[in-house]
Amino acid sequence: MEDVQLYERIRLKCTFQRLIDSFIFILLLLLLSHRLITFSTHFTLPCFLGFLCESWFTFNWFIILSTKWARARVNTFHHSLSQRVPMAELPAVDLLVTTADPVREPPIIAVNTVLSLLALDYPTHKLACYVSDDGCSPVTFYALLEASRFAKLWVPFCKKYNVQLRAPLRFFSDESTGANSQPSPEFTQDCLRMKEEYKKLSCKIEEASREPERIIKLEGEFGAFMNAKRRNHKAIIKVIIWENEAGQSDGLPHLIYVSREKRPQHPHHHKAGAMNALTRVSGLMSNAPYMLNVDCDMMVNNPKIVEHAMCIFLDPKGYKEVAFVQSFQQFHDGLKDDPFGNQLVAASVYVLAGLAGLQGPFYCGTNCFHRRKVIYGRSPDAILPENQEKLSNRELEQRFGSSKEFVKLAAQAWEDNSSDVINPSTSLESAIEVSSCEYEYGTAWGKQVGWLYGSLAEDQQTGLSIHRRGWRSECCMPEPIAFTGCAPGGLISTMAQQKRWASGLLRVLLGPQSPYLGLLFGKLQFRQCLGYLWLLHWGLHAFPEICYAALPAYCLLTNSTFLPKGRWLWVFAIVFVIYNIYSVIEYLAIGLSLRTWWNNHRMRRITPMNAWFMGSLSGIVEMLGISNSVLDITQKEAPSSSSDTDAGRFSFDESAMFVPGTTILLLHLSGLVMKLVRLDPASENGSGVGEVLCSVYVVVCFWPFLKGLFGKAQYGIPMSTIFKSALLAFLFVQFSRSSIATTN
Ligand SMILES: O=c1ccn([C@@H]2O[C@H](COP(=O)(O)OP(=O)(O)O[C@H]3O[C@H](CO)[C@@H](O)[C@H](O)[C@H]3O)[C@@H](O)[C@H]2O)c(=O)[nH]1
Ligand SMILES: [Mn+2]
Repeated sequence: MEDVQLYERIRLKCTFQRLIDSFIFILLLLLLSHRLITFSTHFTLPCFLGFLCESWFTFNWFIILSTKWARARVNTFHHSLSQRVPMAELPAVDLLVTTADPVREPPIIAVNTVLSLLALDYPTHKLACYVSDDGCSPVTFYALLEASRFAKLWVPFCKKYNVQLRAPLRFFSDESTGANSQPSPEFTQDCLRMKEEYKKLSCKIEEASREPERIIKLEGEFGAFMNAKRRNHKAIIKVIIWENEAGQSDGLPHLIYVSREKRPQHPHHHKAGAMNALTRVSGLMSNAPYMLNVDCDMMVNNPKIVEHAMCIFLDPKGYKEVAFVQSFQQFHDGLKDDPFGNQLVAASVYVLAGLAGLQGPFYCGTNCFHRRKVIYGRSPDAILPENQEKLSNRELEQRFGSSKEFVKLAAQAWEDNSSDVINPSTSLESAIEVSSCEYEYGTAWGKQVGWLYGSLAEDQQTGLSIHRRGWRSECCMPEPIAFTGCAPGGLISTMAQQKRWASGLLRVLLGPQSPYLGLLFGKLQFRQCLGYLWLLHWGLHAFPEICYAALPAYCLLTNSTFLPKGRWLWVFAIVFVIYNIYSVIEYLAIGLSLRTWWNNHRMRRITPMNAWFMGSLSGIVEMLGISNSVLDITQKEAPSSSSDTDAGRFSFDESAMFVPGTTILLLHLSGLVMKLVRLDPASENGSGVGEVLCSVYVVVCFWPFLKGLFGKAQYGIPMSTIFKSALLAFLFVQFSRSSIATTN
């Protein structure tokens, strides 16, 4: 291997950003110290609460400032890859896809993801694609089987014309990005044929989804699905394509369907459990040293992505220190102007790119290439004591479980010499063994090996454990972007997703992989730890956010004040104005619209107070052992359904998640009314323009909720929610008025 540099990390110039961020930080510190000083002469409850919340926000700002401080960008030189490693010697890559529910995740979406993976530009005999189906659905298997037939036409077509979008669904919805602008008649003809074939495929899959009993007879290939219940069935593993043994490079990659065993009395650990089963099955069948992990909706957008990732892994420097290569989540069907703030574009550009300049980006659960040995728990060679490089047989078994065959292959992967491709027919039985419910008992799976258990944010937990062992990670941001997925459609699914994240993240924060522990006892770098806190604090953030939002309402109701007085009120206003102007500039600078900024900004108020708040509460309840975690899978929709004009409108349901927001809104409305009609008792230190403006600001942010109060059908907040919120608001008003009665 020649020592050719295959990627570079360039620090971005961000002097202006640093100046503004620091200026805001200094002003925040000044405000806090002013508050502290005035407490000696004038101490009130609202001011004290204001001080506590502002301290939290200042700490949070410091975290953001530190994380954004040294942003970096990674460039990969995939044209030089062959100079370091001849094409024939490129490492094998196992492609791991998870799907869990044929209704919320329509099989046609998973099929497109799989097709786009099978058509990757990489020697095909080096690729094996494993699809985990936690739904244990014959429809998913049927869809994959049909897709494998279509793939025989589709993959050669993509390669012949070098098309960029290799998921047919994406290709046919955007033909302009095909091979060239002046398509040859041959291309046009082939294209028409593909379109016809794809149409047949999607009709078949749609029909099977609609009427599974009629289309799929549970016999022959499908016999295994007989009597299989979603949560109660034996392991089903089916080799769909395995034609490419001789190492010819013109066939299709291997394709394997895996539905791990599930029994009601055994915990299945959601996606982390599925990933671990896939890791073992793929470890047995192909044991590639690298694994790509994608959710079922993340379609390949750049067919050269594996080569780009390999540039990082095979680079002389990256080879020693990079554990995983992460491409950001981006969405192909995102709504215009991101009305629900779920596309996270600005966050990736500023915060995640900031991490790129530190120990590396978070592992985001999808679009990520891993080294198998790292997933098996290895630390970087540089810090590994000599004797730990090899594990004894007993250690191996304790770690990886009782399957002799798997343990042997795991040891090879651990020692970095796992290139043998083995024949599936000999290992299908062992594959079933390693995907049984009981296989993990008494082993290190879910604790030190594989995807870690205990939180719904298994990705952060797993990523943290890797960083704390001293590994780096790297972003991979080729042009065009690597993958695109489906963004959650409406407010309800966004909120459900955010709630799940908040509770999962809180459990990571307070669990054994906490970044605080990683900093003290592991090799997590200080600023990387701060970066993790930016994310893991999401759940906790809800409490100061709600408290701070309630303060102006409380002050209007009780005619008191929580804002600093005189000149200091100006400092407060200046922080607010500069922060917002700067944040607008940040959005515009990366080509986002003003509207997107406002939508995201508004969601930064709405999401914490509703979804994150409920998420933290449920996280706390779970940690106390009162309830088990429930994972609602995010709804994935085929792009056609998002063209509807009402797509950006807020819709509500009966969920308790909308109660806090509605209550806050009602409180502010009552506060403002009270101020207007001057029902409040006069007092010297009464609320003034400051409180009124703050209150108006909250109402403006919650405007969609205000519309929801009067909206119809799904666009209206349900009566039960309004009733609960009105009751809470009433109690709050009574409490506020009684609190002044006692102080007067
Ligand atoms: O029991 C389960 C539950 C989920 N999944 C799969 O996990 C993936 C992610 O689930 P989804 O409902 O799409 O979650 P998102 O909120 O979109 O996921 C984001 O956040 C998760 C962590 O909360 C990460 O695991 C994901 O990779 C990341 O995309 C999907 O492919 C599912 O099929 C399973 O395989 N088994
Ligand atoms: Mn998803």
